[in-house]
Amino acid sequence: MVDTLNRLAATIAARKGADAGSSYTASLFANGLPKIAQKLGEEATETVIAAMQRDPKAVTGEAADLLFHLLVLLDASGVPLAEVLAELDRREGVSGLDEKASRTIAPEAEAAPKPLSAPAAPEPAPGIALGGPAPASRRRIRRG
Ligand SMILES: N=c1c2ncn([C@@H]3O[C@H](COP(=O)(O)OP(=O)(O)OP(=O)(O)O)[C@@H](O)[C@H]3O)c2ncn1[C@@H]1O[C@H](COP(=O)(O)O)[C@@H](O)[C@H]1O
Repeated sequence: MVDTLNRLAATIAARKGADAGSSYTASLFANGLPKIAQKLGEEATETVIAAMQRDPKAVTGEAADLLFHLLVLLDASGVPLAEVLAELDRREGVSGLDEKASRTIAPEAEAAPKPLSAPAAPEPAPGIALGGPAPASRRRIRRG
């Protein structure tokens, strides 16, 4: 699997500068990153549809299209496939549920008392709701 993806990534890198009239890969690069991203989204949608239609053969074909277009997007984004594979290796053995739970700050940290020197927050005027984003301590920490 990895060998196949590496070979395909190398083919894509070799074809991207080819004549767009004779290479589908080159035509994708010629149309730019937005079009590549759009095609990847279409292939993802087609894969989902095939799965929902309980059509394994169609899923196979659409998943192959999806992987091909993902590799094109990685190249167009300057991200080597090796980096994605290394990220997967790094995650190996880490439960997705545990990792997700670790993204949120523990409730006890949120409830910690404020330092005495902190200036008191002004009282909101009656009937006026405070807007704006949630405090940083309440926001989820996103990866990379
Ligand atoms: N693996 C692939 C591969 N998978 C899918 N595709 C193409 O991806 C396109 C996706 O098909 P769709 O029906 O979704 O899109 P479409 O209807 O053709 O296009 P739209 O008008 O809908 O945008 C088709 O043209 C497929 O042929 C691929 N094109 C190329 N490769 C590899 O890339 C190599 C180089 O190809 P060229 O760059 O074309 O020489 C090939 O030898 C293959 O190894």
